[in-house]
Amino acid sequence: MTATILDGRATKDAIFSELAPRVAALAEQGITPGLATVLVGDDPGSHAYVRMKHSDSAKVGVNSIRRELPADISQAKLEAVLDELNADPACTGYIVQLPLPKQLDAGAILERIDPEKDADGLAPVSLGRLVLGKPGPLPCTPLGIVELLRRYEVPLDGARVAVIGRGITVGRTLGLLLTRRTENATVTLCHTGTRDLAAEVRRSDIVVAAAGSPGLVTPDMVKPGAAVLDVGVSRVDGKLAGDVAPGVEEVAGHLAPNPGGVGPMTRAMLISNVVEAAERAAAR
Ligand SMILES: NC(=O)C1=CN([C@@H]2O[C@H](COP(=O)(O)OP(=O)(O)OC[C@H]3O[C@@H](n4cnc5c(N)ncnc54)[C@H](OP(=O)(O)O)[C@@H]3O)[C@@H](O)[C@H]2O)C=CC1
Ligand SMILES: Nc1nc(=O)c2c([nH]1)NC[C@@H]1CN(c3ccc(C(=O)N[C@@H](CCC(=O)O)C(=O)O)cc3)C=[N+]21
Ligand SMILES: [Mg+2]
Repeated sequence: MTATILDGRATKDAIFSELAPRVAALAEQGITPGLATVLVGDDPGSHAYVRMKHSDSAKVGVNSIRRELPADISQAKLEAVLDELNADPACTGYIVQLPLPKQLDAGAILERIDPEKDADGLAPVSLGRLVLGKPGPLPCTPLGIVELLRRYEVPLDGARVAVIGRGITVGRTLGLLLTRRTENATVTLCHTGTRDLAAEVRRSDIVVAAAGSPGLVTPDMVKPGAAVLDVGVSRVDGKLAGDVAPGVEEVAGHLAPNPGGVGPMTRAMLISNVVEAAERAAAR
């Protein structure tokens, strides 16, 4: 068997074509959505992600606002930048690129984001709404994963899903999304305390690898025909490495490769969140 590729790049392009007319409709009301990115420090990877997000914005007619700040910025100065964005009507949504330098309290920063402008869906109010099942922005990577599975008609209702990783940006929030009544999957969240990861993966119809441990999921662990999504990002000898080992494509029924799978979907959902926030603001 050779897996059907869950093509995140093509799906992102399709989503952008659907977003463009919505942006045009907002323009007729005199509204242009604006995505701001707050980038602290000079990590080359983070700079690359932020560049991609602005090039995505341009493709759908969303304005770009950039804040690039020194690695040694104080908590108070960074909070002042967020207060400015919270007050700026040109900024309809923004993200604070993670991770932040160690001297900063990332939790307090995320709490400072106006929930109406939380493009990442990672602010505490947004996470609370997700837990409670109330409307609000949803975390981009989990949303991208669900959207990718939906568009390729991989069944979720009743599916057994192994999510590897309990981080907030991916694993834990994905578990919350997949167990909503609308998705109806049965999820096992795996982590470093999981006794037999191979056994959890082997009985799963869908495997989402979001650990950041290169090559963690090997072909022998995968149930033939399962859908496998490679989310983790690591560098090995300067090269990007995912959590899924080579050879899994021979066993899996569907594979979201890394790169080219969930990464582009994350960016598509970010732009979608910004457009939705602008639509909500327009309706107020
Ligand atoms: N492609 C994309 O769009 C995106 C990719 N990412 C990537 O996804 C990965 C997860 O991100 P995030 O949630 O923020 O990461 P965190 O570092 O917050 O979480 C990683 C999780 O993986 C678990 N883990 C690590 N190694 C193993 C292992 N060998 N076996 C089982 N569990 C393991 C950890 O367990 P424990 O809790 O026990 O330590 C932890 O729960 C990262 O590599 C990140 O770079 C993130 C966002 C977007
Ligand atoms: N506040 C915040 N929100 C995030 O969403 C966030 C973050 N911080 N910090 C870092 C992680 C990582 N992340 C990725 C986004 C896009 C790709 C992506 O588009 N990758 C492409 C290209 C990768 C390449 O070629 O380098 C791909 O997978 O095909 C990957 C990873 C978002 N993150
Ligand atoms: Mg993550």
